[in-house]
Amino acid sequence: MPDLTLGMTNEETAYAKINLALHVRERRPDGYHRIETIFAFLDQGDVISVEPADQLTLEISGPFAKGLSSTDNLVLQAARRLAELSGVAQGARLHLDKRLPVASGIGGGSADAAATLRLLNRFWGLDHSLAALADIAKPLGADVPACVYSRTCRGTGIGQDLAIIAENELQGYAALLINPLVAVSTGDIFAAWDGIDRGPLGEGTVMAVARSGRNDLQKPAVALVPILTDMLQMLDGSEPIMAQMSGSGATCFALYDTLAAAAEAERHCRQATDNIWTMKGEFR
Ligand SMILES: C[C@](O)(CO)[C@H](O)COP(=O)(O)OP(=O)(O)OC[C@H]1O[C@@H](n2ccc(N)nc2=O)[C@H](O)[C@@H]1O
Ligand SMILES: Nc1ncnc2c1ncn2[C@@H]1O[C@H](COP(=O)(O)OP(=O)(O)OP(=O)(O)O)[C@@H](O)[C@H]1O
Repeated sequence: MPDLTLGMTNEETAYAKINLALHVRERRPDGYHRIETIFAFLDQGDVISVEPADQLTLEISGPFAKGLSSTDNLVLQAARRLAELSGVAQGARLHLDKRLPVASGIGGGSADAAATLRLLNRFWGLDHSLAALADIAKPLGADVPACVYSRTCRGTGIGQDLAIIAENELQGYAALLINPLVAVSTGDIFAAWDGIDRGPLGEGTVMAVARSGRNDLQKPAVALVPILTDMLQMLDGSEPIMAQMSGSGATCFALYDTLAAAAEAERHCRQATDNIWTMKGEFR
């Protein structure tokens, strides 16, 4: 795997996360759930940039900046944690271009925190490996270690025990993301899970595991956000390889053989309704 910490720019993409499958196995005594998931990452997302400064600060712009706090933001939480653990005395003037909808099941804040760790590791001249950054990321959220790698991987435990999958498995495939502009709380959706263990992920290629898999959070999310049924029907109508909800929702995804097919499906969805956010891309 190439070392993502090596790079020259003062910018980093917070890649959108997709759970190609998400099996919830058990509620643990601490309230978290044991899951089995396939994480995959689009080549699109939020963008974080940095300039030299004495203090740590954050400005937010972009289509989903509104309503996000710039003081307890996950970007600053990640920056403070990295500075503290690495004995960094300098600051950083951070900027977040918020392009992904907030609380939408595609990582969002988790991807931002992870991208901040990669960016500042470089900017402050630290030499943490990706594995070390993933470890540092653990307390920031269940999804943050996977977002540090931003590579297709299998996640177990609470989603933080990661096995990286061969890089080329999703090469050439594309995805369309569609969100009904309804924010969904991850904790609420896990709490509404029916407690039934429907079994582990399958074995085989990523595509085979994804196609034979499920998202166990889809049912509780549809109960809370009924318009998700329309989103999934719209995607099914575009004859994708598969369509499903990502994470705790409400973003749904569809997979295609080409980016052109994803673009065609996006046009159809946008003709059908204005009240959606969409993003298409290829896999990293
Ligand atoms: C649904 C997924 O996005 C799938 O990748 C993740 O499991 C959630 O990751 P996340 O948003 O980074 O989650 P966190 O911010 O750590 O947790 C938010 C809340 O979700 C619930 N939570 C999260 C992860 C997990 N394995 N079990 C849980 O029950 C907990 O109630 C927790 O308080
Ligand atoms: N940089 C950030 N971007 C988005 N949300 C943030 C950020 N920093 C803090 N938050 C808070 O985190 C909460 C969860 O948002 P986020 O977008 O990470 O959820 P999500 O898309 O459901 O993620 P996941 O797929 O990991 O469950 C939001 O309600 C928001 O208040």
